[in-house]
This record gives sequence, C-alpha cells and structure tokens, in this order.
Amino acid sequence: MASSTEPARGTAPRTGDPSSAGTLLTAADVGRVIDRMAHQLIERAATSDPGGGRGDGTAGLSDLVLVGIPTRGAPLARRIAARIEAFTGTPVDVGTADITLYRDDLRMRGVRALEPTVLPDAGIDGRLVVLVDDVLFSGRSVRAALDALRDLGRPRSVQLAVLVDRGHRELPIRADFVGKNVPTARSQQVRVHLSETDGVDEVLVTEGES
Ligand SMILES: O=P(O)(O)OC[C@H]1O[C@H](OP(=O)(O)OP(=O)(O)O)[C@H](O)[C@@H]1O
Ligand SMILES: O=c1cc[nH]c(=O)[nH]1
Repeated sequence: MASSTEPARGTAPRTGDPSSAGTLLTAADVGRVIDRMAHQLIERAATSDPGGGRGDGTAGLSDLVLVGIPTRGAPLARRIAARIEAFTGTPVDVGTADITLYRDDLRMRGVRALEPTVLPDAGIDGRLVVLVDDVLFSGRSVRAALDALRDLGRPRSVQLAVLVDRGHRELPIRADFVGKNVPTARSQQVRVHLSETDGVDEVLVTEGES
C-alpha cells in the first residue's frame, strides 16, 4: 500500500461534493484509464526492481504478478497485463485470489459461490504482487485479500491498484494506483461494468445502497 507521504495517483480530488448519479466513465474512458494504469505500473515496477533494470522499459516486469480480486478485479488484472505487454512486449504474470473465506463480514453477506484462486506457475514468493480490484470503498475486501495472499506465499512487496476509489474507508488501507478518485455519498453505489462480466465497459454512480 502507499506510504503516507506518497499520494495515490488519480485524476480527481477525493474530497468534495458527491458525484451526481449517472455515467462516470464511458467505454472509451475505461480504456484510457486502464492504459494509464498500465503505464504507471511499468514505471513503478522499474523503480522497485531490485536488479536495477536494463533501461529498456521492461525492468521489474518479470518480477511483477497482477492478482485480481474476483469478481471484476480478475478481468481487470488480465486487461492491465495485456496493455503492459502491448506497451513493452513483455508478458506479465496474472492470477486471481478468491477472498470469500477471508472476509470479516461473511455472515452479513449471505452465501455466494467461491471463485477460483489461480496463481502463475512461478508463484508469488519474493515477487512484487499488485492486487487489482474495480472499486475501493471500505477497504474490507483488500484486507481479506491480504489475508488470502498470506496463505498463498510471501511476496517481497504488495501494492494495490483500483479502477475507482470512492472513499469511505473503514480500515487504514490506501491504493498505490488509482484509475479515478470519485467523491461519493456513502448512500451511493459505484457500479463497474466490464465487457467480460457485464457485456459493456462503463462505470456508473447510482443512488441508494444495494
Ligand atoms: O472496499 P470494499 O467495501 O470491500 O468494497 C469494494 C469491493 O466491493 C465490490 O465487490 P463485492 O464484494 O460487491 O463483490 P463483486 O466483486 O462480486 O461485485 C468491489 O468489486 C470490491 O471488491
Ligand atoms: O459502491 C460500491 C461499494 C462497494 N463495492 C462496489 O462495487 N461499489
């Protein structure tokens, strides 16, 4: 997670009046935001490369594993990895980590099917893991993901990338890469739709809790 002296990158202030209900990001916006996040990850992987890199824009990428948090963090991680490969020519390992059994609010959320946990063959030990999710809200999903990772290996570092940070944290968790910071009212919902899961790329703000 980001240190307190290093603000997460984003495109809008996190404080301010709540966003109006409606479309926050169109399909084209989602594509642009994913591209920007891919570039930021390339840069950050290079600066955190213990080997110092080769100066060709691919430093640290072999060390990087993008781990998506289901549901929509999984396709998002795959898309960011695909864009990193498109920009650098270097493939990036991707995985998914189901967090269901690690949640602290399991009893409040009702029964839901477990999602797959799939890691690259090289695993995550000693590597730079970037957790990927669509929305960061209370931080409880990310907290659960950190616990899930603990059972999967021992990365040398864990960072967090989210498409939308809507504020209202209940835990001391902050993203290292933010596609878009969106001031919201607690009563609103941010709904991320991706073509892989929903048939369309868009981010909506709706009124009323789900
Ligand atoms: O910071 P938090 O308060 O945990 O909220 C963010 C989480 O909520 C949503 O997932 P949800 O649990 O609704 O499941 P889904 O991904 O299957 O939609 C979203 O995808 C994030 O994972
Ligand atoms: O607004 C929210 C809150 C939690 N999870 C979401 O996907 N959206």
